[in-house]
Amino acid sequence: MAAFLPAPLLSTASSRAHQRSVCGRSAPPRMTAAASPSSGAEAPSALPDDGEWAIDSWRRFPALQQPVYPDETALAEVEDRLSRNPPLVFPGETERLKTSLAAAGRGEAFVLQGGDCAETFDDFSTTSVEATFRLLIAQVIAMSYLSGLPIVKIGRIAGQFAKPRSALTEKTADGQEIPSYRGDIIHSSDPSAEARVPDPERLVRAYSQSAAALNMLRALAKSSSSMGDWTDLISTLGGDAQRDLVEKIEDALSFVSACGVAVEGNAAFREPEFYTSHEALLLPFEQALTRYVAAHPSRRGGDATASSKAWWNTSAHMVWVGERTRQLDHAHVEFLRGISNPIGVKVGPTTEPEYLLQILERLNPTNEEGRIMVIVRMGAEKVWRKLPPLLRAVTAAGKHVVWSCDPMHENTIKTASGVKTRPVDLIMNEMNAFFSVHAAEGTVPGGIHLEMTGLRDVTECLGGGESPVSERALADNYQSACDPRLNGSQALEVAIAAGRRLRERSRREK
Ligand SMILES: O=C[C@H](O)[C@H](O)COP(=O)(O)O
Ligand SMILES: C=C(OP(=O)(O)O)C(=O)O
Repeated sequence: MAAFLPAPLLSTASSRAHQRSVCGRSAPPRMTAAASPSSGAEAPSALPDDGEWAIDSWRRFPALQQPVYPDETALAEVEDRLSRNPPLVFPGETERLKTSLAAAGRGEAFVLQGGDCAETFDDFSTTSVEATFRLLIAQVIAMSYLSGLPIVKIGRIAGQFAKPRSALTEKTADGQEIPSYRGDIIHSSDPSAEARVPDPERLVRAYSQSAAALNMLRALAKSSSSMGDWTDLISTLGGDAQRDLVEKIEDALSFVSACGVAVEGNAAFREPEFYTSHEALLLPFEQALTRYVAAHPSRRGGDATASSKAWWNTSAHMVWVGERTRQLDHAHVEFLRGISNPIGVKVGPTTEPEYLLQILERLNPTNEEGRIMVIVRMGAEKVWRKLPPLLRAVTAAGKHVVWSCDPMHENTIKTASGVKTRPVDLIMNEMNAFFSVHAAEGTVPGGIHLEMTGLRDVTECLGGGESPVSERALADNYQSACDPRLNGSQALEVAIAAGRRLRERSRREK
């Protein structure tokens, strides 16, 4: 526990305030030792030589998609407060995730990462957390049955609050131009200029909500539901279309228990490992939650040796860098290269092989397995053409990565009436193309990444098998604060389709 206690803060709010980089303006002056925040006892001094990483070295680089706080002193005070708070997740857990991701990279496991596009303060409730957790477990059970593989469960939850946007401003219903909504950790989604002023106290609220969500997720993971509950949930979400699958899972369970194996008592079912993730977008928040600690502090009360310590971001087990902020010489890549967590890198259709190799080298110079997940989001059409050169380059360079498919972000369309939506057909097409391209190239599909909600009756994405959402029905229950999510039934359908593709793959390999 002692290893998580931070050293007394060295920073002064006023000296830090003028040095912050905002919205891609030119890089601020380098911080001085006295001005740099410290996040852990005996942490290396936060005063790097040029090119050396430190917890705050990102502040020397242009940082895109960052809010401009009207009161920088208030922000610095909040950062200091957060840097003294307990971690949200523990590095020992994060290290276990890396081991599982390494297995996914080798084809011995598969990753399901999913959850809200943007968590909000208003929609936070027992129901919302439980719905996402239960959906993920139902998907995992169907996918494990179909694929025969362990499925690594990562929620976009307990921290997915900051949103990058394409436009600086948006129009209100009455035609006023106001700053675009960038997530509840920054400001309110209310459509007024006043509501959109960034408020640093929201970082504290996001931290507290994440802690409460994690508390609930840990409790849910420990208080096992019976297998019957999970197959019931698959039936409820999947309807008639999945009846056959549910029967097969139930038959398999009866067979296993007739053989004397107690599935219910098995640790994998009793306490499923569940990990959290979000986009590491709001860098002051991510820095404040980063600690110089050992992944496995000594249980005998002594401190871990300095050599076993490293920088861990404790805001989530895994964080990713988004399509809009992954420039090699910018702040986000600089921050991420120094932390020990697994890192996701979103790659869109314009990504060139040379760039991908460069960012892999920058973020993972030792080529550690399980460290990097490349999250491909190219669109149903482009993935056929754009993914193969990336797969070939990474294979030829011998780089370890987990290839994941995000079939959501490049398949967004607007209806004639201006509603942002995503057709389930396109999502399925991109995912199927992802599996087919891997099969053709002899590479390993390692995961899928979905924006989804466990709430069954949400109407944000078009189509879906069992009870398709029509364009007209989008207005019935559209709740997302940013991008459209798959509802519970649609998300289960996509997961089952992925499970089937994995099964084909393992049959081919036998
Ligand atoms: O979730 C991802 C992005 O924040 C989102 O797609 C941005 O949407 P925009 O293009 O409407 O700004
Ligand atoms: C912003 C996101 O994605 P991307 O960076 O791929 O657009 C996201 O996943 O929330």
